Amino acid sequence: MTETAIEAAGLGMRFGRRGKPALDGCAFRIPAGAVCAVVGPNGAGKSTLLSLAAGLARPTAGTLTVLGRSPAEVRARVGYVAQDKPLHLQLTVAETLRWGRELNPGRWDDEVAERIVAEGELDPEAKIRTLSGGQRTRVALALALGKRPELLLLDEPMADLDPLARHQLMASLMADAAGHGTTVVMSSHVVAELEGSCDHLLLLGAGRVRLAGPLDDVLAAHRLVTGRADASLEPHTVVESRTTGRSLTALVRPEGPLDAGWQDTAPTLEELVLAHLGAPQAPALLLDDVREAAV
Ligand SMILES: Nc1ncnc2c1ncn2[C@@H]1O[C@H](COP(=O)(O)OP(=O)(O)OP(=O)(O)O)[C@@H](O)[C@H]1O
Repeated sequence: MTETAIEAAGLGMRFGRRGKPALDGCAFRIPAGAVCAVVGPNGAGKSTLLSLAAGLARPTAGTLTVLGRSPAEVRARVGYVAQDKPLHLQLTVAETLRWGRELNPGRWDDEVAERIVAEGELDPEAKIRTLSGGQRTRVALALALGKRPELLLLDEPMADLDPLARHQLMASLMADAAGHGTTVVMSSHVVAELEGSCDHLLLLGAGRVRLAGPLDDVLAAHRLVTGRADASLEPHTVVESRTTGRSLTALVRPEGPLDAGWQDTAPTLEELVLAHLGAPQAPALLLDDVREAAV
């Protein structure tokens, strides 16, 4: 078995006594070196999961191990960019990077931090409070990468970047992660930006794991089929289906060969995610080698 970056068993998180838990009975394993997309609708528990992995809070049920230890024990080896990207507003860009270097003695990588900032043409003497949202994101990413983490946790990192900056920063990030064998776990609503860079998938819905495993395996377990609306899809598992006139399109998990009447193609990541977002009751598929049921 490959080494494990993050492993959850029966993981639950409840804020307060009332209401639904933010995470409930989650079991999954993300291998070391993976680039894992964490997707799911608003309120699914993505940020909660990332903040638990960053050691900022403790789960109220189950276990979560990061790099084989409790999250709080490995904080120095983990980079985390939260959704709101907290930075000291009164510091300049250069002072922020110096602060990163002082906080991470023996680990800090000046070259990568300065390159990320330089690629955005940021003035090192500019105060953080004068930067745009996207420019602050760049500084937060430079801080997280400069720490030279073994695991990088990114909560919707690209949300406020323009398309070109997003494309360029993503490419930089992925090249750096691949070069250093960094595990990246990244939540995003922009599935298109994950396509081509992720090799592992974790789809959450209402605090539970709906899909988990190597992306190729998860994709290969599904087919997008089109056929006559009155044809049967038995015995296959139908994740989501739509009827337009006499024709039916469905995302299915085949339980054997499909009848010749169906035309089928491999779904893209976006088609897979959209279908699951539209079908929150679809049965979960857990292809990580965790034995514990998450449903
Ligand atoms: N500090 C908190 N106190 C109380 N409830 C919280 C807290 N943080 C999150 N929650 C609740 O936990 C659930 C999961 O929230 P979370 O932010 O993890 O979802 P998310 O998948 O990241 O959503 P989004 O896509 O909107 O960012 C939501 O119902 C949210 O209201």
